[in-house]
Amino acid sequence: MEPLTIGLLLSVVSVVLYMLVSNKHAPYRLPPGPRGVHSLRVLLDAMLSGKLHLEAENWAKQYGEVVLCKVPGRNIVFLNSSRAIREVYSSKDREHVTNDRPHTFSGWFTMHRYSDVILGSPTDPRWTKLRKLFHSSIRFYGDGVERFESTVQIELRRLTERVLATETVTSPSEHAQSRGGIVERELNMSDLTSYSLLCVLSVLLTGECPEPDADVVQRIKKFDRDVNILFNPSTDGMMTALPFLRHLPGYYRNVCRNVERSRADLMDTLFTEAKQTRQPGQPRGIVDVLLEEQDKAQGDWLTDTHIQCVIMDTVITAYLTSRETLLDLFLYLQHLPEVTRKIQAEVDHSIGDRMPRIEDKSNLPYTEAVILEVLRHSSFIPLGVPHECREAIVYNEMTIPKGSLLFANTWVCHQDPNAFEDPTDFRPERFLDDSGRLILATNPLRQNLLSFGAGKRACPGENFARTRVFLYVTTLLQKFDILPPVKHELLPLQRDSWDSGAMLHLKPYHCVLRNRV
Ligand code: HEM
Repeated sequence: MEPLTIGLLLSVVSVVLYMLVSNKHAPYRLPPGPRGVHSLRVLLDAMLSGKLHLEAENWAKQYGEVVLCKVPGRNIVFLNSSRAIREVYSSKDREHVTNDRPHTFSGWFTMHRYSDVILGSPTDPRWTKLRKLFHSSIRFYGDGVERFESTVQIELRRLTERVLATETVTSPSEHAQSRGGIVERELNMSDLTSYSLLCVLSVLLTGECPEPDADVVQRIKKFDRDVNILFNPSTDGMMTALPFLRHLPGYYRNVCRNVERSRADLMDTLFTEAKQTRQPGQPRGIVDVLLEEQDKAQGDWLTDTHIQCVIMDTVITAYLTSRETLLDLFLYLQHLPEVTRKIQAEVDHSIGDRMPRIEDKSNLPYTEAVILEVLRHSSFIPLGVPHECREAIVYNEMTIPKGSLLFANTWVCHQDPNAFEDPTDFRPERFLDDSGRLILATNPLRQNLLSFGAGKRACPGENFARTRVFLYVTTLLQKFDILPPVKHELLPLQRDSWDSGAMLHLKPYHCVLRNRV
């Protein structure tokens, strides 16, 4: 054979071989989704109104399980089924590239260039250590630890006393009335819950329970409010795209200045004071535990900035999320008195008059199921916390391009009739088996519930959060009926009417707490 023919043949074979091999990585189609200028405008409107989750719901209906929205310089991908979220975030061949966080203005600005756990990146070697430290500091007071239980119990006793004393604290003619010998009072549930959770948070962090007018209470509330504004996807999205806005007079500069100020005030109280007054070897709370770790690390990696960022993470996660879960739950109970009665029946039967304890959880499966159903039905973190895809991945014959922003659309997944029968119904029983026991976390139905995320970045505070909510609900329902307000408006259960910020939240509301007889 002629050398030229041999050369040609070899070239053809090489090309064919290359095509065969490279076919494995052939560029599959992009996920479907809105394209063009119009969709860009819709996306911008949705972000500005803080209702991105509602637009993402429309797109899920239109385009299906995975939706890609193209914006200049960025692909935004919505994962609209539990299967897609699990496969993308936690399957062995994808998890190493899908668990980064995107670089956002709020993380850069608030968390000192992503020096925290929530917004930091696994590519930073210090992040893994920081995450481990966060886990161990939660365990310091965490689930099952007596100290955590007694901290919450002490606060719950105080909370109960505050409720019982309300008639003398507020104007009796306005808020307290006696009907047929049964004492009931109409209370601002949002204030009541906020202060109580702040007390627990403060004890966890510093070992001290503050008075309602203490500096630390006001400072945490202010930090919470300011951060919630900056972390709102619309503000954050705008600042990420146009970071110079922080220097121009106007709304965005004020938002940044407020966050800066409230962060400094918070750190004065929670960090600097703790550092000055601590006794090494005798940790009073999480801040001291972190400072002890800093001593051990001997300047190696754990800086003051890291500790301050972990404190901010704890404030954001341990206060905001639990408050929302409790307020959502108490609102559902006002609408669904039969659910209240069933929880009370369980409490009366298994606990009686003594203080509820963590170990009671296993004997109150219905109450546990109600907490799960509230998380499912409300989906108050509707798009999870965004991830970023470090490399292109293939899912279901679709390519999710490198650098895509990933949103776990639990707002849609939790209403998927293929995952949850009659999803719009509030039905805690779906999480119980035929014998009335709570189905295991490994049960396929529970696997569809993704309120705490999935994979490597899944929430490390799940047990902590659910346990605390359990103790609050059982203690309050042991003593009180929770009824709709008489003098104020009863908020509707319509989830899409809730306000959005860093997460969806209910407007402040009142309800009636009636002493049980
Ligand atoms: C009902 C209450 C809570 C809900 C619904 C919730 C939900 C979530 C979600 C959706 C994520 C993001 C998961 C992902 O990126 O895939 C997350 C992350 C996180 N949560 Fe929670 N959370 C709650 C309570 C808590 C509590 C009480 C703590 C701590 C005491 C906590 C600590 C964290 C941390 C540190 C992360 C970041 C983990 C990482 O990026 O690696 N959370 N949470």
